[in-house]
Amino acid sequence: MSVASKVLVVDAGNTSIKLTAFEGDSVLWVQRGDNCPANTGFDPDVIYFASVRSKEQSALLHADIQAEYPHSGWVTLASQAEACGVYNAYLEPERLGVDRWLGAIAAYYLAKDGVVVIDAGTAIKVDVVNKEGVHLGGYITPGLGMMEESLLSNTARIRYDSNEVVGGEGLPNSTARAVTEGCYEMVLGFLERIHLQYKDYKWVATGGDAESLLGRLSIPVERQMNLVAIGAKLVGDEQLRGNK
Ligand SMILES: Nc1ncnc2c1ncn2[C@@H]1O[C@H](COP(=O)(O)OP(=O)(O)O)[C@@H](O)[C@H]1O
Ligand SMILES: CC(C)(COP(=O)(O)O)[C@@H](O)C(=O)NCCC(=O)O
Ligand SMILES: [K+]
Repeated sequence: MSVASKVLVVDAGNTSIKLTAFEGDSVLWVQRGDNCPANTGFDPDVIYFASVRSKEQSALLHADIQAEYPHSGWVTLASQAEACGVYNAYLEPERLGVDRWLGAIAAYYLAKDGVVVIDAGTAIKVDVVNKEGVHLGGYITPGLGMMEESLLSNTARIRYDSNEVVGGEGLPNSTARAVTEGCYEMVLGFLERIHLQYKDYKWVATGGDAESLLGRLSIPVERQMNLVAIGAKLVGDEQLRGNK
């Protein structure tokens, strides 16, 4: 049951900002961009704000958004030791990325079982929550774009045009394929190793690169592109109800 009927969730990742408008528990729309979009025509009762950016950048974003929605309440979400029946694995719970925290909470809420969460964004995160709601921990690796960028910016001869990045059969036989498919293989191998340990868990994926990754993965994974926003809604509502 929602405590506020109209909620705007702002999820600021290191690459993009996702805005998700809720009416009750239903998602009305999602907008993704690199700053706070104006004139959405939505007048939220409250804004739930989750940012993994620096304190300074988050404060600037907070000011921009509050100026856009001057009459809306505000709740800044942060990782905690426990929320919505999920228990944080970190000894310093506030150091777990809030996107990871909210994704884990939403995944457990949806799965009602042990669940592995893949979030493929600027970085790729994998988090595991057991069927009792205990967050067991997880991994962080560079995202696909970051891997490719690190090769381009740290070598003299890894250079190719985007039109050279084409699908192909067999082992890569061009620089473009060697790099792009090499980065994919690293992530896919990483995920398949985790699956060997957690094959009886449900698997869910989110993040801007999830779609392109999962097409290549032999593991059955549910896509939930609104996972972090759903987690923000659950935690924000719990905080407004005064349970936290
Ligand atoms: N419209 C888009 N804008 C930006 N990145 C996008 C978009 N669609 C897909 N992507 C991919 O998603 C990645 C960013 O995913 P996202 O989950 O938004 O990252 P973060 O949460 O770290 O900001 C980018 O590296 C890019 O490859
Ligand atoms: C790993 C992250 C940078 C991922 O952020 P994103 O890819 O969404 O931009 C973020 O979860 C973060 O800042 N984590 C803090 C360190 C940790 O989770 O241990
Ligand atoms: K993110």
